[in-house]
Amino acid sequence: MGNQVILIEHPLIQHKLTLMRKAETSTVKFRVLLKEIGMLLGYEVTRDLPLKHEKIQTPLASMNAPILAPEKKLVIVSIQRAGQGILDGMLELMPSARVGHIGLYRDPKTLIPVEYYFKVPHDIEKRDVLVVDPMLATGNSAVAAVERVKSTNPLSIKFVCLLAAPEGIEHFIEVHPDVSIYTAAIDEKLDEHGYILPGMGDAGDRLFGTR
Ligand SMILES: O=P(O)(O)OC[C@H]1O[C@H](OP(=O)(O)OP(=O)(O)O)[C@H](O)[C@@H]1O
Ligand SMILES: O=c1cc[nH]c(=O)[nH]1
Ligand SMILES: [Mg+2]
Repeated sequence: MGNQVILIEHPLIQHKLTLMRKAETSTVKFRVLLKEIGMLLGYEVTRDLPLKHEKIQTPLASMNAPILAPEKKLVIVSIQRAGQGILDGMLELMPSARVGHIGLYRDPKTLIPVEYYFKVPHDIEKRDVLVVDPMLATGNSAVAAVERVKSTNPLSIKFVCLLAAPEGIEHFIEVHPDVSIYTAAIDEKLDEHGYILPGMGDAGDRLFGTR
């Protein structure tokens, strides 16, 4: 299956992303913006959900009306911690989506992700999955998270982020050519510590006010 990188250039997302990048943006604003963008990304990445028709009765007449076809709701898998921000927005839009969590942090020296938590719905095999994390830097975290989710055999997987570095995209595509990447921006490069440039800094720290 060919890989796809889908750039989401919606003006509302681009505007909010710029506000998030600014160094002076507070934790409170950063959190609100990430949730709003999460909602907008959720709207964009679900464009291809199949519909079926159901006979309904309006106050005036009956009609065949469209409803979502999948019997099983989507699963949104958040890469903790920063993925929580996108998850919150997506859940606002799709309140009955199921949720999985994968806890990962990058070792600051090696940039290798360390897993500390993994929990997904028991019937994930019958569901489509969105793996969400605002940052795709070296790609190590996204690659490991998708590998872990793949081991549970879901119907399909999409990876959704906010900012991607070219290096991370290349790495991800190499390991997971069957998983599409949805991102709102592709930045210039990584710095010597594996941070995205110009980027937005450490998304988890900015979201939760840690350092
Ligand atoms: O592509 P990579 O080089 O793997 O970097 C991206 C990862 O780094 C950040 O998490 P971090 O390790 O800072 O954990 P946190 O969310 O708990 O802060 C981010 O949210 C991604 O998960
Ligand atoms: O720029 C980066 C890279 C990895 N993780 C972040 O939060 N920011
Ligand atoms: Mg972090």
